[in-house]
Amino acid sequence: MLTANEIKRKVGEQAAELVQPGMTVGIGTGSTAYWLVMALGEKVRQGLDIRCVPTSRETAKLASEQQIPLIALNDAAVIDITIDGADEIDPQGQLIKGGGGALLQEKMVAAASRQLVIIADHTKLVKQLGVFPLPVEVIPFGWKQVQRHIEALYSIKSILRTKDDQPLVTDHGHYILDCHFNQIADAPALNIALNTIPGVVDNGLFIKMATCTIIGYPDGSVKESGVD
Ligand SMILES: O=C[C@H](O)[C@H](O)[C@H](O)COP(=O)(O)O
Repeated sequence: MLTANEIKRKVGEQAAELVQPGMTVGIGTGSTAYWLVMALGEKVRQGLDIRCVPTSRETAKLASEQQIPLIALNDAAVIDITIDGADEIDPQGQLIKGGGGALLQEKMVAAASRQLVIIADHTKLVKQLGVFPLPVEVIPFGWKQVQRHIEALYSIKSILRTKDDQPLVTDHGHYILDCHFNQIADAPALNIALNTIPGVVDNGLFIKMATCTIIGYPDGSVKESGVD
């Protein structure tokens, strides 16, 4: 039986095989995407000609250490493929992302990509989204007002994400409210509704964005599926 980390490594390495010479590649954030970056680094050092758009400062640092050429999203006319992890994946390929706080940049990079390949271990598969607290990125000004608004609208609790007893500040200077929906019946509607609340920058729902999932299992098997 493979450990969780071995499964992540396996799917990361399998996804790296999708990357062809000349491609512009969006590279995800998190413990699964870590293995993708390591595998791409190995290929680059062996001569693979690609350029990558990182989805966070953390990934930019890791990729630079691996000598992977990076470009800014502004300088990428089109991104051929983005490969990223997820916190929850439902049967329609809808996602919750942002457990690592990178949702905004990840969503922007994904939106600019021809394909979004999601790599994950089987524990991320769910029947319905919502047990994983949905990250909602908000501007720091008046964040408590936004929190009250969301909590009243949906009768839920949310928690300001912290680090070292201080509000966690994202790469783009925002805060994150982790919203405990438990069950999200209509993810597309919630995605739109949350983003219309003044002060909300974006949320971790990725709707109709994933084009393929690569899921690893403890027995070493990997299932690659297209998303309709
Ligand atoms: O903000 C972080 C990202 O959305 C990650 O891709 C997500 O949290 C999954 O991370 P991991 O592969 O570490 O479970």
